[in-house]
Amino acid sequence: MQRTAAIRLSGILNTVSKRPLVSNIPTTATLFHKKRMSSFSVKTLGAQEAIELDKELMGPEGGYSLDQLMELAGLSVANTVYKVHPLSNGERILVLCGPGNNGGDGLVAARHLWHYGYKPTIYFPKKGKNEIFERLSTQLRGLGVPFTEDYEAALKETDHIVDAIFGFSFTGTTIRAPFDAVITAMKSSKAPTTSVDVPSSWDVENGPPSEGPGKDFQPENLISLTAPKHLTRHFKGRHFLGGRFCPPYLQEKYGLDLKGLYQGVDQIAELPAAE
Ligand SMILES: NC(=O)C1=CN([C@@H]2O[C@H](COP(=O)(O)OP(=O)(O)OC[C@H]3O[C@@H](n4cnc5c(N)ncnc54)[C@H](O)[C@@H]3O)[C@@H](O)[C@H]2O)[C@@H](O)CC1
Ligand SMILES: [K+]
Repeated sequence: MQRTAAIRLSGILNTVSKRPLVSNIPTTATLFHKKRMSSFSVKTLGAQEAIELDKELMGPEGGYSLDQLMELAGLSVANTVYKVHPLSNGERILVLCGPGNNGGDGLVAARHLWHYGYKPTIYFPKKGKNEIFERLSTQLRGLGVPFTEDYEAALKETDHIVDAIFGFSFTGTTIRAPFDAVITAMKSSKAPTTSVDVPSSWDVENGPPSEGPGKDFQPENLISLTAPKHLTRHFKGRHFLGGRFCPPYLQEKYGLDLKGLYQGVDQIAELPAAE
């Protein structure tokens, strides 16, 4: 079976409930945009493609640093939380961070969320090797953001969860400690969850596991970064795309066509559920 399922954006004008994508005045530009959006599709990527695209962005031709990409990814995550969980829904946000760059996105998001008026708490048991994680942690400590070791208590006392445990480099069917227990606890929490790039424990290509801690884990929201991965075909909640930095030559190389998707200064775009 070909693994390039596309997420059709037909009907997106109806599915974006909070804000119309176009103004009510039917100018030529808005009519063009309307036509464009009604036939829009975003290709999904496999695990290897996602890893390669990431490398190319940070390679000699891409020219990005990890700091830059993580900053933009984390900003997209924070903006998604702001959209799905406005401050009036409760200001306590628990950010569960894994040992890789997905965890780094969570740390960046926590800092932006603090500046938006939320009260983030971090659970970050294993720091990544890159010194960026230490710097991001220092920035958070400077804001007085707490780092907890008791994720079970924190899960009971939060209004929203950001799942930044694993991203597109998650492999295998067994989850190593301590994240196996964290995923079990996150799944049973009453607080709604926004997953970063990948619902943690899901296979990047095949989606939710049929057994283990991640069985039946369906977060309420997902923010895919740069491009949705194949797993999004199994995702049932609100789905956003962020990471507004992919240059046209890389979009073309990976079969992505993101032209016209992001509106104005938005860092995220809501996508309809996969067909
Ligand atoms: N191109 C993009 O769009 C960008 C991607 N970023 C983020 O980077 C993520 C990918 O980051 P990484 O490649 O660092 O990896 P991940 O953050 O996906 O996770 C890798 C870590 O998880 C561990 N791990 C993998 N499988 C495991 C298992 N079964 N049990 C326990 N631990 C396991 C690995 O040992 C490694 O420490 C993306 O998903 C995204 O969130 C951003 O930071 C930058 C921009
Ligand atoms: K995640």
